[in-house]
Amino acid sequence: MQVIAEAIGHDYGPLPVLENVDLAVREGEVLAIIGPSGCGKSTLLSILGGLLQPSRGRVLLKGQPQADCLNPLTFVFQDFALLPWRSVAGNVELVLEHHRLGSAERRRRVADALARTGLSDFAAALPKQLSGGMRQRVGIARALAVRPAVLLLDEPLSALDAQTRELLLEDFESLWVRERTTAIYVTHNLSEALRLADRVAVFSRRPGRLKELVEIPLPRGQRSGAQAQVELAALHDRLWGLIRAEAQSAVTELEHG
Ligand SMILES: Nc1ncnc2c1ncn2[C@@H]1O[C@H](COP(=O)(O)OP(=O)(O)OP(=O)(O)O)[C@@H](O)[C@H]1O
Repeated sequence: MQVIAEAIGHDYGPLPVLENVDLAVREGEVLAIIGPSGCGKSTLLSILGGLLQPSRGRVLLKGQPQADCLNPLTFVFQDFALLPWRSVAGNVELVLEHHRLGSAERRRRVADALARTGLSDFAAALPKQLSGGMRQRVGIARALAVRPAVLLLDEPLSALDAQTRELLLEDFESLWVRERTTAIYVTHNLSEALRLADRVAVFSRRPGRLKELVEIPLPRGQRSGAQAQVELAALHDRLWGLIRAEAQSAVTELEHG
């Protein structure tokens, strides 16, 4: 399924947050959204995912989700949002409970989502028995259980320490090498974007405008060799060049209220 933003603008009361955003997320791609703090990335994600009505413009969905999809646009949040009294499997099952599924189909989906996120051995564990990284994996398993057409991720790794973040980055990478799930991935982190995305949408500071869409021409999963690293370093410099001035102005603005 394609998600197409047409001339999106948004204000929170008197505060203009997004201006004239045209963006088409292609079927099967991972699109990263980066930009300075407060430029409206999360707001845009909420609009694309249908949680928030934009002040201006519209979002079009093109194409049909696959037949087994229960929730076409599915969010993964950074704070995991797990129920502490439910097991890992119970937390994944939660999102299936209000759908009309037979119990065998429900169990099959839970088992499949746990297998896809490497959690099969932890099905009976409670969230408090898991590390932060494992908890976030449960959040991802829960999103996958509904077989979404588009995954929307808002800084999914930002609450994690550096090593856990690296492990989960590997998880995302291998998931998206195996499966062509369309995903929109908001991040502050250029390296995450360069590792995971097919394209990177760079936003200006608030009110956020789409400044540039940068293709990453290297296949995911083949970005660690020496030659790839050289290309990625050049792309990193280019992206950083695009957001540096914006980030600096945003910080100055914050410092001076
Ligand atoms: N519900 C709201 N009501 C009023 N203002 C809001 C609301 N949500 C966000 N804002 C403001 O809108 C601006 C954009 O917020 P948003 O969270 O979309 O930006 P962001 O780019 O995701 O920020 P960050 O990178 O810091 O997470 C910010 O100035 C924020 O304070």
